[in-house]
Amino acid sequence: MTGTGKFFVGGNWKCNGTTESIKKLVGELNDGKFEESVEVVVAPPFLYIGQVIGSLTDRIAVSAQNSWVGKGGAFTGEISADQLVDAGVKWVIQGHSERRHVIGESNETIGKKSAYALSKGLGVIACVGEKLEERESNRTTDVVFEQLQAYADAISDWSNVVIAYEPVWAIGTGKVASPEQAQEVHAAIRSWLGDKISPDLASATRIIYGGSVNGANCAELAKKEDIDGFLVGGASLKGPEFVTICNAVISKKASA
Ligand SMILES: O=C(CO)COP(=O)(O)O
Repeated sequence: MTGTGKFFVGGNWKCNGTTESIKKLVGELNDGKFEESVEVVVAPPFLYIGQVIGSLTDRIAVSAQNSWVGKGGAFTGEISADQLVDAGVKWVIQGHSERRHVIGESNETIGKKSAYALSKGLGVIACVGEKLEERESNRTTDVVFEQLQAYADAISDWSNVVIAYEPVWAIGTGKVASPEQAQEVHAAIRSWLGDKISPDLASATRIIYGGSVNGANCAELAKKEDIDGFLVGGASLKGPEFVTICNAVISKKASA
């Protein structure tokens, strides 16, 4: 089954870039020829969001990589969802594995952050994914379902949520999940949504894959029926390659 919205591709720039390199990347994206049937989002570091919004084509929406758990105030170093909305940001990534496993964010915090961002009108790219040892001990779906449950405990309206399945062992390693491995987990996520939330939501929600996606492997992944797009790290820093990945929607349509 396929999420009924448009194919969705996000570029997560992580903690990369300078004023100059971002100017070049935005120029490449502005020159890109994107298929009509793909929704494109990029997530620059906070510091460069103003630069990107001021120079990027309206064809591409801007996402943040994180946001604070509630309203702003005395929270040194944080950025609130309200401020993101004020700056023209449309999306926010939550629960990325680097925030879970490097920064130490809990399932509960991630759920709260997501709910608050949604309440302010942001779309949420809700990340889930297992570590290598969890996969090797056959706990992939246990871990992913636990992460999904934490979102479900906090979120009541899922209409603005895209789920990103990003196996930790595939992130930044060059070791992409095979299309079959990704499809298997995407189908499990969709059936979890059907059982726990609603069948309508299961068919409407876009479930995107992230982890070493590049211009060479995107077409085969896109053909899988439950893969509704991608969340791209390293390859999103190269404009022409990112455009190729967005246009993998052509392979999806050809295989449908
Ligand atoms: O973490 C990712 C996107 O959020 C994936 O990163 P890479 O594409 O660099 O593996």
